[in-house]
Amino acid sequence: MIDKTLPLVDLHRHLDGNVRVNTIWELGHKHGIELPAQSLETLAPFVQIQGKENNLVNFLKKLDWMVAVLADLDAVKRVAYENVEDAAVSGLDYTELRFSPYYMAMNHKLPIEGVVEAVIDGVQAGLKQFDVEVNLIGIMSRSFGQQACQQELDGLLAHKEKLVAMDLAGDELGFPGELFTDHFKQVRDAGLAITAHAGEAAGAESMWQAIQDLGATRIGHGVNAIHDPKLMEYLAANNIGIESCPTSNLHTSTVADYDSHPLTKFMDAGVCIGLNTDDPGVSAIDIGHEYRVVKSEMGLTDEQLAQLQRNGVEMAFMSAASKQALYDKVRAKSV
Ligand SMILES: O=c1[nH]cnc2c1ncn2[C@@H]1O[C@H](CO)[C@@H](O)[C@H]1O
Ligand SMILES: [Zn+2]
Repeated sequence: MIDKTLPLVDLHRHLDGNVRVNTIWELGHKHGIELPAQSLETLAPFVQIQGKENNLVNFLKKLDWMVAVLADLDAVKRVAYENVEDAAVSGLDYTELRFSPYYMAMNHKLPIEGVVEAVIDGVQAGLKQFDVEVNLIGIMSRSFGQQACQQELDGLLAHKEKLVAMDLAGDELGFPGELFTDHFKQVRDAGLAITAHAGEAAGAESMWQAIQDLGATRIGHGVNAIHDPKLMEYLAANNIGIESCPTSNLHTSTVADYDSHPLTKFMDAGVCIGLNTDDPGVSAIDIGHEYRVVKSEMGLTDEQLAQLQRNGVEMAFMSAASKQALYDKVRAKSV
């Protein structure tokens, strides 16, 4: 199923959407935070999707308990460290972990820049223990508005040399990309790459905006491009990568079922599309699950699965030399 001679990557993975239920439980008790359940088993449904949610905003509420327990910077560091461990355990060779320091800081009024530093520290500690490569992407959480995003951006840009890109996430319908053009000008000036969540809750126009006005060279989800043939052509011609997260799309009711997911239509149109987990802790999945379901539920061939693996490397925010080194390392490990 997964070709062991090729790198396995996950480019769209929210670090703050991947806090273990057990960690929420332990941090909650340690810091005297009232949790919505009295046991680990009964806590799980509050932070993991049961079936599906009826829209993106309701899906995103599941992450709230994951950040509610971040009472101090040690907790942030622990979550970052555990994310590296989870990535390695799930067999990833390379991942881009994205995080929203404003969102992680807000419940306990932590310093935003301190959260950025704690994430960097936790990831670095994890990298000493676990065999996986990681790059970091900073998120602006659009749901908290322009001012909060500026604070968030300031905290992230203070450590821009530790980041490869910036992203825009959260409530796409309530807070359209137009509100953040000035923010992304600062991101471009800082020399960081840009990916944006678009075409998930809103339509293809949101993707055009992210590409043409914000400067995105990759798009998170992008499901709704399928309704705009000109956009599909544009994505293929300009090598705009689509970070696809099929199970997340089901869980947010962006698509009705795996069968109606447009993944193969993107591939047929020559668009560079890869497989990712989005919020593995919320969706209770790992990257292997995504490869399994696109085979069993969407009927992809092993060659198409291998293409998805290669597309992931092609889209990664890393240099051509690093990509080649990753290919070489994985191939050497596989023989
Ligand atoms: O699938 C998604 N679509 C849009 N925003 C998301 C998704 N998953 C998480 N976040 C958002 O990312 C930030 C935390 O990293 C939060 O703003 C959360 O709401
Ligand atoms: Zn996402």
